[in-house]
Amino acid sequence: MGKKRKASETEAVDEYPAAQANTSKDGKERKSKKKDTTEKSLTPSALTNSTKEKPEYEKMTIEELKRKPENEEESDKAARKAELKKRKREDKQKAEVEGGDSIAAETDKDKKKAAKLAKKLAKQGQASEEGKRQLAEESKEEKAARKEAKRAAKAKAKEEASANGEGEGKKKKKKTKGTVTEVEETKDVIMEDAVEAIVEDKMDVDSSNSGSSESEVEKSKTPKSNGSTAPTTANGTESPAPADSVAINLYMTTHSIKITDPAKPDSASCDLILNFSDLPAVDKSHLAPFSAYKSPTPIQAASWSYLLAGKDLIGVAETGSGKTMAFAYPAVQYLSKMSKSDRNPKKSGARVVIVSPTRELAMQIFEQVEKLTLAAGLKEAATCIYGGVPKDPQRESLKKALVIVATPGRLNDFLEEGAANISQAGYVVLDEADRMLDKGFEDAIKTILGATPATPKRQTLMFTATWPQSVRQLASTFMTKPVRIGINSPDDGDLRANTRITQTVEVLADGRIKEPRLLNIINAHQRSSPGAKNDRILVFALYKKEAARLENFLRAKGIKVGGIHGDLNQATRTSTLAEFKAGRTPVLVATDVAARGLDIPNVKLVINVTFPLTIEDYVHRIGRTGRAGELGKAITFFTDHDKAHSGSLINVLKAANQAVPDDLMKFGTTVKKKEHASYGAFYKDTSDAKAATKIKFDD
Ligand SMILES: Nc1ncnc2c1ncn2[C@@H]1O[C@H](COP(=O)(O)OP(=O)(O)OP(=O)(O)O)[C@@H](O)[C@H]1O
Repeated sequence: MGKKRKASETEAVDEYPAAQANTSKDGKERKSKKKDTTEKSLTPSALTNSTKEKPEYEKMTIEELKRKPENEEESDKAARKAELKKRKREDKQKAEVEGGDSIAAETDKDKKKAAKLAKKLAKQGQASEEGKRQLAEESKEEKAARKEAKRAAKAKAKEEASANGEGEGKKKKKKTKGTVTEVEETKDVIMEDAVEAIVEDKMDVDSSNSGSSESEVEKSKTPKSNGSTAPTTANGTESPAPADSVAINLYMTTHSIKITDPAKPDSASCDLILNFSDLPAVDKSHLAPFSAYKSPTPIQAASWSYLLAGKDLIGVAETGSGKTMAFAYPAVQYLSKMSKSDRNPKKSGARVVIVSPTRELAMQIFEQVEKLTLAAGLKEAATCIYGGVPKDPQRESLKKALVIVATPGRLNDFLEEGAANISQAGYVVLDEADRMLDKGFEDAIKTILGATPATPKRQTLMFTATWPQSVRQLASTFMTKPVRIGINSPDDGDLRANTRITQTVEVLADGRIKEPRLLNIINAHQRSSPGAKNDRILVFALYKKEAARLENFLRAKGIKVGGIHGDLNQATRTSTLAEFKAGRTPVLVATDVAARGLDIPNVKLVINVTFPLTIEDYVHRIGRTGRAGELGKAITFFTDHDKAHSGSLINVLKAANQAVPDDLMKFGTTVKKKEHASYGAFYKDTSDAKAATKIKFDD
């Protein structure tokens, strides 16, 4: 069947629910936290001496306040305790706002946990081959040198600490084989022990194969400061070292990260930012939007250094893994580093452009970007441009915009009429990049990129959860030597669904039983536990009319349901999505307009009533559940009409360790990898389809 997907048809608008918990950390609150917390020390004698002179509690350190002086009067004790309490409360608030201390503390715990896990995985032979290879490249000789350096540094640190009366835990540096080996505090020794155990395990297994060449060893162990792409902060100071190579190797092992940097093709070293506190920021207050999170997600950890260093990048990571912040944070730092005169939209236009395939997704990205721009003190710096709503307010907002988040159609309209100026936009992102490079959008994207500075003056980023071969060639024409980062993503174009989603495929002999079966599943879920009645359930249909029919059917059966598809006006779509997000309408029937990118909290179940046009869309649809580390469930009806997808679906199920029903196997395992500009490498082969009825794809 010939099905055409139009760029304009995939656009939709709706309101995205506001703000996560951290939005309460407004500028005002941050200001108060930014007060100088430097504590001047009082000598211990000042605490115990005079009972006549009142101690200056506000000048004391927390430690000094904790110490009870001899002969302390009751009134002094109360004042001291009150000051101590106040100070602790302030510190706690500060940590919450700046995401510093609490995140660092969590990170230490995490590191220990990760070390244990890595050791266990390595023993079970489950650690990724890439990580194990890198770890195994550490030669015995180097290991001995490192141990020696560690011992020497420890001894020196101890010596100095006893000489200075200081506690342990400062970083010491010692030259080893012409490189600088960083010796971290006790917590990192635990990490190193775990990594050594992995290396030893590997060497035991692989002893005949342990002779990596000297140069390979040097490369794999080169500390990040050596030839590193680590960014510097705007004020020119060197950024904090993201993490040492041991911690990086360990992280790569446990998170299955593959980084290909054409600038350093033979290098095994890379820069990861494992803690928010290590993230270069023009000002630490810019990190406030991260205060709700414990640590960067793998795609954030892996991509930030490269993006902050100005590299082009292709980031492929599973649905719901935090890709938005991965590209949005460096975008805002890029702006923050500019001089005020360069950051003048009236003079230079917008400096950052982020393009998304749907209106809802554009609005969602805008909300994340706005949190960052506000934290960076850039008021009204971002705007969201999408179709289906009046142009005037958008045209007005473009005059002040440094960041444009847009759907391609409306942005092109504004480019044509001269209302948008992106001629100096040096940071351009294609979110859902494979979709953006699909035929429906290809021309619009070419026009948009053509209006920005030519590469390499432009930094171009592409992010997605699916990266079919069919779009890679086209992508490369827009980029300069992009770094490729794949998280848990094979290089061969095979797809990986989010492994936290339990996928079930129900092969139905007759499509007519879809509706009663759908009702049955929804009822069963809503009755499964007292709270389940309010769980969000997202039902996908392929066509607008089908979505409307399903919505009416469910409503007639007493289900609180809403619908989103192209036949509905913007106002209805907006309110329907808002009701769904708020949980007032727990079931939403949607076409593929809601398949990509939408981040709706608490979607517990996705039901695919009709299989999508491509296997990539399947991965994105089910990716509306199981987000940000949560678990999710997806149920897919599969009928004879969908048999062309059986092979690719079986592969996706197997790759995520999901059960493959025998009935599905009967349809065959062949995957027809056809190159097709509109539908990717998995385009449905129509040559053996029955009658060629022209069907217009609506959303
Ligand atoms: N470091 C982090 N820790 C925890 N949660 C995070 C972190 N970064 C982002 N998130 C949250 O994870 C959720 C998913 O993020 P996001 O929408 O960016 O995912 P995505 O990878 O773009 O997904 P998709 O491929 O479906 O578009 C959001 O709710 C976001 O707030």
